[in-house]
Amino acid sequence: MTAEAPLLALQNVSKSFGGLHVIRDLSFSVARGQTVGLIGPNGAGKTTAFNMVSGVFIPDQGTVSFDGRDITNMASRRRIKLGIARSFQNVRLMQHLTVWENLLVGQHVRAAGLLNLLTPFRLIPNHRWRREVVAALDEMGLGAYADAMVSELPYGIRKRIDLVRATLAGASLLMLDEPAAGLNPVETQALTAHLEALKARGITLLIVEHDMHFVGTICDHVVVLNFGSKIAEGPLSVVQHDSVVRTAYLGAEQAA
Ligand SMILES: Nc1ncnc2c1ncn2[C@@H]1O[C@H](COP(=O)(O)OP(=O)(O)OP(=O)(O)O)[C@@H](O)[C@H]1O
Repeated sequence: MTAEAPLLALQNVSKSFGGLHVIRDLSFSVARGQTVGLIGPNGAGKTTAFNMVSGVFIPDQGTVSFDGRDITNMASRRRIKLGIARSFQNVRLMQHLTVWENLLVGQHVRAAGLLNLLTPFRLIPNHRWRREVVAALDEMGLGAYADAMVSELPYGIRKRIDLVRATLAGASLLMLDEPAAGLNPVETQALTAHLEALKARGITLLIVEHDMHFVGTICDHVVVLNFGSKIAEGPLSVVQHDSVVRTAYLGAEQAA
């Protein structure tokens, strides 16, 4: 029996900016349903690797494949349609709109047909899209916020609403850039429960994160980068005892 193909695979990927080699011959894969943390010290190349999966950057060398398909040179928009969703470090919701309006904007843009695009969404309160959006909020215990203005909500709630936005279109891979940054312990716990619910739904997660406690709680597997190269991978509980990792990263943290 052959092992199932990974959902995401980077093979021998390199990227330079000017003369600076930011990613060097990087290979790793993410199995379907797995939660993988991409970790490493500041400037290790985590965000650059992440951006080559979402399509912000194209590698100089190597391939990125998703669901068995070569996406190395594919435009970001097409990657989103294939099921690659992303949440950003700074939540990108419109402050002057309500939660459901924010989520509806995404649905609205996806809708086919000029008439749909020209229909002001505030005029369609019982539209199927609103019902879908409210159901998605309810599923994550956020239904009470549907009519609240985003600007009035605590940061932790906004962050989770952004996750609802990112997964509304049925993503199979969700990429999170420092999801725990700026959250207090209670908010981090709520975020963890939210991500566990997404995992239970079969969504694969790729997470760039500095908070090692959070990584240890949520990730099945970590890939450690240093100076653009992979220096270790495996469960955090194993990797954190690796002497190369300790020197490069965890050692630096422990020394702090
Ligand atoms: N567009 C760019 N042009 C030039 N250099 C860049 C660019 N993007 C990143 N770099 C450089 O590449 C290196 C890796 O940056 P990257 O943001 O990928 O690291 P990181 O591991 O995500 O760091 P952090 O944890 O601090 O966010 C850094 O030296 C950075 O200055």
